[in-house]
Amino acid sequence: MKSFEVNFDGLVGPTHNYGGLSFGNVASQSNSQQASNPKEAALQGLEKMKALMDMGFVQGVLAPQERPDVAALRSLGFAGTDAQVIERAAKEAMPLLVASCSASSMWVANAATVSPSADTADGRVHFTAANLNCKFHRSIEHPTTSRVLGAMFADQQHFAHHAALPAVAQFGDEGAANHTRFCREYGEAGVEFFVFGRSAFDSRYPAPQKYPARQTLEASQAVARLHGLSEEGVVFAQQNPSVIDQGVFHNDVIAVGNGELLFHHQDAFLNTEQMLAELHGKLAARGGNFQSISVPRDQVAVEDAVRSYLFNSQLLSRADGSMLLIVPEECRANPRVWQYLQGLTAAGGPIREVKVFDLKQSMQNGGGPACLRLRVALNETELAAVNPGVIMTAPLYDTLTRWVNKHYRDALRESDLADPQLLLECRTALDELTQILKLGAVYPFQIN
Ligand SMILES: NCCC[C@H](NC(=O)CCC(=O)O)C(=O)O
Repeated sequence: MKSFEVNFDGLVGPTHNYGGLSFGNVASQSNSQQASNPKEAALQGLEKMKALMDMGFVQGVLAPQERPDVAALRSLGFAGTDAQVIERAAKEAMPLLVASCSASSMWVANAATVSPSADTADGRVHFTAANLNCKFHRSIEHPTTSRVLGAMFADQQHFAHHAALPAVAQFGDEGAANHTRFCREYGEAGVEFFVFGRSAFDSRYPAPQKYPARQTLEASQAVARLHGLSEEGVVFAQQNPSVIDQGVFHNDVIAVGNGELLFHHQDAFLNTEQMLAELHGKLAARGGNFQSISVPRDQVAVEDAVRSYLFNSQLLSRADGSMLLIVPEECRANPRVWQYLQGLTAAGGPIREVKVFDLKQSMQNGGGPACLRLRVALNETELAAVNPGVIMTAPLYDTLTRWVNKHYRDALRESDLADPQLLLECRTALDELTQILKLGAVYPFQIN
């Protein structure tokens, strides 16, 4: 049976803004308070989706969330009508209003961890929504994420959904940004690779000193258990704490994997040799030939990787077996990174081509091509069971482009977030979107 890696990209929501909300994420911190352009952000994302579809990849779309999250503000004690809640939060606690307005659900690599059916004990595709509890503005995503994923992958014969892990730092879980999967073919059993930043219960593991490690070993282990993965099919590895302290807040800022290949920075992990040997051995037992490309620090420094998002790229398998790397424009702007990429594609290795996309609106908040997509490996039967409304087609691209142009603003500053009109605009747009994507009622304003 044929199998595919389907990329579901997060559609940028109407409140996309630069809130400076993510301590440890250099771009988010340094672009704080700049004016954003939500319309441009959404159109940049749609263009990437369309381009991948045009190249022959199966592409999906994941809906944004209702923002401002009035229910979150109510849970913090702001009362009255929706407009009063927003007005009071703006007056008394602006940082909380900003957090409740974040369009951060666009970075769907953090929406969930997904295990394909070939890896799981019950032969279903498993999803665990990420609790994202390191940051308040992201911790409020998972209830709606679960409803949206449920509406996209509704068939219980093929899809199993798990609620987010307990909402405490010890089980901090950031989803697929710290997870990748190696395999020979997408439909065959593979090796799932979980990367954590610290251990919550075992003090023998080192931890970063300056910035938070968002993913714990114990969270990764819990997800592997929930999904029914076998010991032979998983590898756990620790991220190098010193790169977290240099701004690598998720592993997908310093490494990307696909098929049998891991593309990573020399300094990405701890105990790299041992980890690569384990990946090699476990994939060999599944009939695969694990390979890795390590980018040396004397060619690309960690700082260059963080600035350019070289590793926050999409590594895609083409029909002829070669791979394509989708990188953000910032890679071309960095002479060392661009030179490295020229050498990489000329070397005759697995990565043959690099394609560049302008994703500046998202990049300025620390989200590159890889952050914007959730990978779901599916066989033909499972793909047929996905809600067809969320699979990208030329007409859907046109409809979504028109929808963005109709509903989105082209400038948003912090002061605009206090405008109760923004909430109405957002709800009107999302109500229409659930009809376009045939999701049913998934947002709090549609349910309550
Ligand atoms: N995978 C990329 C995630 C980027 C995301 N940025 C943010 O939330 C920044 C939002 C702001 O600062 O407005 C994060 O750090 O989790």
